[in-house]
Amino acid sequence: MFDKSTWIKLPRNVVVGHGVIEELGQAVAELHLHGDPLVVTSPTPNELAGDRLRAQLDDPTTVTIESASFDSIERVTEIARDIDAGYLIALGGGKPIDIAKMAADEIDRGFVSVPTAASHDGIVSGRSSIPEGDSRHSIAADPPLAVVADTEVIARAPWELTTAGCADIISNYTAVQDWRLAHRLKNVEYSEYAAALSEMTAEMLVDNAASIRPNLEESAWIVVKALVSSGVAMSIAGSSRPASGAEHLFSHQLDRIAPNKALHGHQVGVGSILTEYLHSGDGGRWRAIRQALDSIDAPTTADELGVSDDEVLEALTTAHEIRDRYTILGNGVDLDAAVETATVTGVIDRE
Ligand SMILES: NC(=O)C1=CN([C@@H]2O[C@H](COP(=O)(O)OP(=O)(O)OC[C@H]3O[C@@H](n4cnc5c(N)ncnc54)[C@H](O)[C@@H]3O)[C@@H](O)[C@H]2O)C=CC1
Ligand SMILES: O=C(CO)COP(=O)(O)O
Ligand SMILES: [Zn+2]
Repeated sequence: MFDKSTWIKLPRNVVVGHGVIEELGQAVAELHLHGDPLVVTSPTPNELAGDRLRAQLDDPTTVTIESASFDSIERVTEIARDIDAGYLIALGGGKPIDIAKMAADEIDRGFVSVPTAASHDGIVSGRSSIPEGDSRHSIAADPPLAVVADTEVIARAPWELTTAGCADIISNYTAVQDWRLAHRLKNVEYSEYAAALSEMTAEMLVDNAASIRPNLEESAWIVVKALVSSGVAMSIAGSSRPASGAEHLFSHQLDRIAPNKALHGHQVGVGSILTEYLHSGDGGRWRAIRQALDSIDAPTTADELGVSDDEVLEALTTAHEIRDRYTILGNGVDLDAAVETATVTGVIDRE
């Protein structure tokens, strides 16, 4: 008997382009939501685009968060309940978007994502990453009902946020390899559609790398489109597998060992160089990944990440402990193998 079934949750309206923040009202109206919105933002995005966003709505309540934390989720949830919000609108980078995503989930409402930076694929996906103490919780929620990404606003964000978003996409190469490995070895559920979309997204970004330069609005366009595509791959898979493998475990572990030193996307990019080498050895495409990262100004070494060689080695040898997700790290990489991997790829310099 055929007994498979699947639920694919996707944003309904995705609006990307120059000045499209002015189309937010229309994008929301088409969703036929009930009740008033609560706008969740952080200080700089609020200053940059808050008034333009609010001008299209009927004087909505705004809450400004300073940090991504469970306290912020609780605060936003309480305010949303107090005003009986019909839906939430997140305006900003990854922090307000993650908080709105979690709070919306908590009160069983939808949310709309209005990213002002393209720093990682969480701006369009159904996943949140909330720091707590020296660790970080990766939590599944629903993706946004709509995404309104104004490339004029995003192009003005600090350049390193855009290069981090690019590196998060480039890391899809190794994430998919880990997923296939886990499927073959551990019978992990796998979607060829999601894997192909995720790989193609990385491929297209790398093919367009020459157009990804500071102060070019086209860069924001290319990166946002890739982040949307990566978010769709995760929605099809029903997990972050197409976009998160061993390179993400390495980054999550680095967050514990060396907190707040580098951006998520930059860490997963370096992780991808290392795990590609573990997958395929010297003949593999680790040089192509390093070259792609380098060409868009993303870090390729421990030094450029601002972490020490020892911190890289500790993260690489302990990353498998983080989460029950089978990858090329297996049940752990030996220190000698980690030193060899990080030295050959030039991530650390042991001369
Ligand atoms: N949901 C997920 O899958 C993931 C979530 N995360 C989470 O995302 C957060 C990090 O994301 P970020 O976007 O770096 O954080 P963020 O929201 O703090 O933004 C970074 C900085 O850029 C500024 N900014 C944003 N847009 C700007 C613009 N247009 N012009 C000038 N400045 C602008 C913000 O004010 C802030 O200072 C962390 O909390 C992390 O845990 C990280 C990876 C994946
Ligand atoms: O960052 C992500 C994908 O790029 C989300 O992955 P996690 O499931 O590892 O948090
Ligand atoms: Zn990521």
